[in-house]
Amino acid sequence: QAFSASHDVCLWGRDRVHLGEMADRRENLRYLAGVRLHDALAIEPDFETAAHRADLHLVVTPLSGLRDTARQLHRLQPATPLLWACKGFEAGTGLLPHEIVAEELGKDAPCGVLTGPSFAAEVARGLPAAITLAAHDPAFARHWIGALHQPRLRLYANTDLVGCEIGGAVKNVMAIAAGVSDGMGFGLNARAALITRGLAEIARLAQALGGRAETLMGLAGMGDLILTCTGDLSRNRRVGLALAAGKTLDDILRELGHVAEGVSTAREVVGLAHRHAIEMPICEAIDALLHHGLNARKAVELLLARDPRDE
Ligand SMILES: NC(=O)c1ccc[n+]([C@@H]2O[C@H](COP(=O)([O-])OP(=O)(O)OC[C@H]3O[C@@H](n4cnc5c(N)ncnc54)[C@H](O)[C@@H]3O)[C@@H](O)[C@H]2O)c1
Ligand SMILES: O=P(O)(O)OC[C@H](O)CO
Repeated sequence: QAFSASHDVCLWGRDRVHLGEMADRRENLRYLAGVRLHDALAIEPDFETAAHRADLHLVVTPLSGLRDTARQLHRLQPATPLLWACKGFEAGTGLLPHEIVAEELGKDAPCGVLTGPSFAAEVARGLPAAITLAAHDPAFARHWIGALHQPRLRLYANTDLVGCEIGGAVKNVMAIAAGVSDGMGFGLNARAALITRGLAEIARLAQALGGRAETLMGLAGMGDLILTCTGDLSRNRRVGLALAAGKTLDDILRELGHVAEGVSTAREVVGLAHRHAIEMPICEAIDALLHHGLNARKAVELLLARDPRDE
């Protein structure tokens, strides 16, 4: 009941049993235990009914579900605006979320991304947060900010989708790195260095792909990077902590029970960095650790052994 009911919100999910349990208990025990669902939240197990009811579609699946969900929504309601909260690069294609949506809906579709520092567990409890709504069309961003902005969930507009989405994607890889560093006891100085050099890597990639450097100084860049690298609510950071403790990735992901987008994003970021000849040593070390058998200590040693360079 943290927020006032200024909108009728209808929640659809693919697991009917889970939806039924939420409707009965008015609580999402699996993902948000302890938070009472707002009385005005309708729970709808039928996808078509939910899609037809809405003036705005908001997709909050893992990134791997965005393409299919956007396609189905567009087939049913082609004119309904779409927002998404998914962060990452599509596995295999290396596409950002807005590029996936453009392929499915066309490049002039009314759409945008919600991103920035926002642990769901805190937002759901009504704790204050500030995030970014980025869309190519500034009038679209202003309109939906007007509808969604609240004192406890402040929305800021941006038109730099590339910068905002790269910030949201690559911070997850950096959070795994920060978890590894903290888990190995390297201390606060090392973590501050990782965050700062991580931001430099993120900005290099964003600029190479057409994003603006200043976007990375804002909520979708530095804001989300700081949150995810330092906050133990982060699933990506927890993956790093568990790797440092010697667990295998398969075991970690099984126990986590949630998506940790940095795991697949690391592979795509390294591919993009190679294609664009950009140095991204932290992402390369994390990709090698996650996907190529490098152990955590060796990954950190490789980063520390790099030649000196200008900042
Ligand atoms: N949890 C957060 O604090 C948070 C905050 C901001 C952004 N995000 C981003 O939002 C996205 C979702 O994160 P989450 O925390 O909700 O993940 P989660 O793993 O906790 O939950 C994902 C939900 O999506 C469902 N799902 C998975 N694949 C699906 C598909 N193909 N079609 C339909 N439903 C599917 C799952 O059943 C589950 O209910 C991620 O990209 C994440 O980076 C998460
Ligand atoms: O739990 P994480 O690491 O997926 O982070 C969640 C959000 O992206 C934080 O803004």
